[in-house]
Amino acid sequence: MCGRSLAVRGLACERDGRVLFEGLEFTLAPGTAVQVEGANGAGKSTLIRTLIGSVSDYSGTIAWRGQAYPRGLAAMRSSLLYIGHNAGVRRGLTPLENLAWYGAGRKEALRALDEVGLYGFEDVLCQQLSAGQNRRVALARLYLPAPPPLWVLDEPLAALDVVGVASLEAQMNRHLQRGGCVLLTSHQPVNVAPLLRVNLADFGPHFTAQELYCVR
Ligand SMILES: Nc1ncnc2c1ncn2[C@@H]1O[C@H](COP(=O)(O)OP(=O)(O)OP(=O)(O)O)[C@@H](O)[C@H]1O
Repeated sequence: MCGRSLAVRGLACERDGRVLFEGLEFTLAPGTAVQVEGANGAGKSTLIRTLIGSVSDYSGTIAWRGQAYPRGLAAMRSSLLYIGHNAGVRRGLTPLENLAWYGAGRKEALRALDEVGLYGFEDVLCQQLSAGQNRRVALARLYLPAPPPLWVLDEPLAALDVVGVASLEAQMNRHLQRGGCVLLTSHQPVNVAPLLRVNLADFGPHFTAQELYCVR
C-alpha cells in the first residue's frame, strides 16, 4: 500500500442485511481526487462515514499512510477536513461565527467568505440564509489558510449555482496542485484532475444465475 495515501482494499458494507458494496478497491494518492458515484441509496454516504472512521461495521482494509484502521485513524483524522451531507453549519450562528468555531481569525474568515461570494452576509444568522448560501458557509472552510491535506466532501456541489460550482472546482484543483487529495461524492460531473471515478454499481452484490432465478 502507498505510504502517503488512503488505501481501500476488499471493502464491504451491509445495512439491514443488504449488501451495499463489496470488493471495493481504490487508492487516493496525494495530488489526486476520487469521485464516488452511485444511485440514491447505493451507499455513498455510508462509504464516506466508513472512511472517516464514523462507522466501524465493515469488512476489508482501510489504511491511511500505510497504517491500517483502527491504528491509522488518529493520523487520518489529524489530516482530515470533512464536510458532510448536512454541511455542519450552525444555523444559530453567523457565517463569521461559524468559521471562528473552526478556529479561523476574523481577517482570514472574512477573506474566505469573500471567496465564496458571501461578502456582506458575514454577520447574518445562517438560519436566514438560503440553502446555497449555507452550503457556501460550509465550503468557506476550504478557503482558510493551511488547510488539512485530506478533503472528504459529501455532495459539495449540491445547491450551488454555476458560478459556485466553478469556484469550488478551481479551489479543489488548487488543493490537488499543492499535493492535497480530495474524495467527494457527486451526482454530477466534476471538473477536477487527475480524477478517478469509483461507481458503487461496479461493486454491488453479485448474484449467481441460480439466485437471480429465485429472485424472479
Ligand atoms: N444506520 C443505518 N441503519 C440502517 N440503514 C442504513 C443506515 N445508514 C444507511 N442505511 C441504508 O443504507 C443505504 C445507503 O444509504 P446512503 O445514505 O449511504 O446512500 P447514498 O448513496 O449516500 O444515497 P443518496 O444519493 O440518496 O444520498 C440506504 O438504503 C439507507 O437506508
